[in-house]
Amino acid sequence: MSRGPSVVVHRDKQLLADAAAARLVTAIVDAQASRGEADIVLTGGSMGSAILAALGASGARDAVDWRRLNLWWGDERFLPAGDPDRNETQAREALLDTVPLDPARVHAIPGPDGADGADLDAAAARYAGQLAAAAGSGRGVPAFDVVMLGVGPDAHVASLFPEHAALHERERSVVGVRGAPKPPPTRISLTFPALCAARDVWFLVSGADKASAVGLALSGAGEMQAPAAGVHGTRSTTWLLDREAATHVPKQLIRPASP
Ligand SMILES: O=C1O[C@H](COP(=O)(O)O)[C@@H](O)[C@H](O)[C@H]1O
Repeated sequence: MSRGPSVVVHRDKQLLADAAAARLVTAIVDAQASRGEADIVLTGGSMGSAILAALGASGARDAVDWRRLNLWWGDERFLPAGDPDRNETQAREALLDTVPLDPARVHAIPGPDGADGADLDAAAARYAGQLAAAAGSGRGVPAFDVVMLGVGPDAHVASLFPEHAALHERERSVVGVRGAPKPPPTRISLTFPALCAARDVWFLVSGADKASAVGLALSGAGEMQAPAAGVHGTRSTTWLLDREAATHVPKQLIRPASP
């Protein structure tokens, strides 16, 4: 049973990225040691690239067995492979192209140049099928070790935006998203039930422009208003923040981590 969220505050964005990268190495190594592989869900956005770049710059990257790592994405902008605005492209540039991953374990979300062409819903269903196939045993998604999530200034996570229809989805693990307020408007996202299947959920947030969203999500707002409030790990939910992003967090939740 998951406890309430914990909040860890680092001095600045770089220290947050470095500390999160260290956590990620530990999580991957522990999962690989205990069950032979690790399943990690990556986030896009500014912190998604920052943590991967920090991991790449760390000597601890050599502790990871990259060939036994399964990578998934929490959301994707519906753009063709190689587009600089795709979360996948940014992750590849930040780290993935520089480590010896097994390509069959890197599960990018399809774009309009994929097998389903411009059919957004078919592409979303295809990704749901990949997740279910990897999960086995009739489960919809694998037992993710860690889901990482950036948070937008409107408190969106993955491509789950405030008041959007996708927030009501309780059956499917993946949905097409149209009319997103942040460009591009067409996206594919994991849903609340899929994200909440993770053992550990980490929110990674830096910057003063996110402070209100973080405060809202941690102050009892509903998930329709603040989608970040709707994602919890089965074991833990951790908010990893820099000081600028933490200014509206209820004081009793804060655990400072950096001098
Ligand atoms: O568009 C997206 O935005 C969120 C937040 O990104 P940020 O740059 O404001 O940190 C991100 O988590 C999501 O994956 C991405 O598609």
